[in-house]
Amino acid sequence: MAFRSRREKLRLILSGSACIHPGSVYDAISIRIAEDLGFPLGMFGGSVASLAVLGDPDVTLITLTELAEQMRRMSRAAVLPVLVDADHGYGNALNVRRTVQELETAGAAGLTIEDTLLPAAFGEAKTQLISLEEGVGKMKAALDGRSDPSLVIMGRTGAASITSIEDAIRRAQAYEASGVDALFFTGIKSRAELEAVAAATRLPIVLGGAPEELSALDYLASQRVRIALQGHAPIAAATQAVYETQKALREGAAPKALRGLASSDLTNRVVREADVKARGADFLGLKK
Ligand SMILES: O=C([O-])CC(=O)C(=O)O
Ligand SMILES: [Mg+2]
Repeated sequence: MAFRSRREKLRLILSGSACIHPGSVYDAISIRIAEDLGFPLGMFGGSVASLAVLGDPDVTLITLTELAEQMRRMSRAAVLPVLVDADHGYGNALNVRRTVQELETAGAAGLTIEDTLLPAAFGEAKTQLISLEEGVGKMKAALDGRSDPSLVIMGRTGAASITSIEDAIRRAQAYEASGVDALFFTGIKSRAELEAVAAATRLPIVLGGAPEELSALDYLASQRVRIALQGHAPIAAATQAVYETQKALREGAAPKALRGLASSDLTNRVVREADVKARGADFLGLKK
């Protein structure tokens, strides 16, 4: 299986004793940069998928086909293992099963299925949760959809910030019992909450965003947190850079006067120029 070694690397992170920060990735360039900088894992968030593919906010307008295609582009561009935020699995449990098949084929190392009701329900400004029973059905369908057993499937709950920490624990225990490989929590606000979650469960924990109190990696590792997300600053930085550059040009700046552009060294590294040159020599009769 071509992607197995990527998945084994993610499994090693989960079975290890350290907590790591993944690099936020969303396209071929960002994954290559994250890989070159030595990140052990890429995180492909649903929010950045929506931004990169549609230029939209995170309101579940992106389709499974679009998400999987973007993942496929990243899988081609780099070998860095990627954890994909597969949102609610793009429908009911049957859609979840299909989502797992598509993301597995696209080369994801792992994916999360969450228990929020998406897209947002009519007339509801606040995020809702699906029932625990429906959540468990989604986890079971996700596991059933996997054909490479090394693909990592995580159960994700947003209950901590929607209902209560007790509900988050109840859901996490049920997802754990369904056989998922790890538990992903959003909305955990304090050490006391994390400690309650860690004491009540056994699987490796992933934290999607956390307050200052939950930022020390050693402490997080002691509570079985193996992956701690840090948001998606790279795409925000890229947006700012494109804005500044287009604004300067629009206002008449000369291209040579622009600041903050990638050097040719960096661009050459990102496009794997040396490899392309070597292939030109090998296959096109060009000079090395
Ligand atoms: O998974 C993450 O990185 C957090 C999240 O839900 C998103 O960005 O859509
Ligand atoms: Mg998301």
